[in-house]
Amino acid sequence: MSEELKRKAAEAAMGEISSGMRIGLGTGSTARHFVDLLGAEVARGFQCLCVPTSEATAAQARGLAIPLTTLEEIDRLDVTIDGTDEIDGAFRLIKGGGAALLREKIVAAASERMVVIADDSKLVETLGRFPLPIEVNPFGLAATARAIGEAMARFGAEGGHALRRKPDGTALLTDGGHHIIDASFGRISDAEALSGALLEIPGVVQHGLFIGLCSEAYLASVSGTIRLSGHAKP
Ligand SMILES: O=C(CO)[C@H](O)[C@H](O)COP(=O)(O)O
Repeated sequence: MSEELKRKAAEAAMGEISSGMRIGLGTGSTARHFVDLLGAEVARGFQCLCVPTSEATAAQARGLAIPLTTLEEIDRLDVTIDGTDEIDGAFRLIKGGGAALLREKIVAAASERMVVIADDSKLVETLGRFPLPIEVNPFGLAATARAIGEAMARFGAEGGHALRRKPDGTALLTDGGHHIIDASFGRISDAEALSGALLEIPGVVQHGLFIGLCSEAYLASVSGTIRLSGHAKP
């Protein structure tokens, strides 16, 4: 059922794109449906130039003959379509469950609009039930982890933090060669302040709070897909 809902959200978001657009391609199981649908359109002659947010999405897009470029070759995109781990009523997101948050944020920030696609279980009243992914440089990992723990205590985190590992037990490496620390807050009462505090820690490369980036969302449920719109990009 869940895959069906992800597909429905991706189908609805196809209405956001038109031929000739430059499109950011998200990462994850929901974004994967969108890339599949886009590939089918490209096979029918749809013109686009896309920037993928991960090596996994790049490989999928290449397999579907979707034309790819980079942010070295073009500096702006018309729209990015991506999944999310959580979205709140102010269009703030937690992303990075698929470890692609850094490229996802760079691509979203280079886009005129970021459109989220998800099943409606991702809509939350308060962010934080999903552990916040924090991308960190491997150098000085223990010191960075300690500083993250201290910031979590200041922000009233209900849980701890853990280095994300692969199934074989080794530390996961992102496409950028960094690690991910998953921080269990329970609830994040001041996402803006937390964002600033985390970015002040030298070993933190980026975190999965997306604030002021998402402008629309398609949320699919058994009773249909709704389009939420509201946040105007600053
Ligand atoms: O942020 C992400 C990857 O870094 C994904 O968009 C997020 O984890 C949602 O994934 P899924 O669509 O598989 O639930």
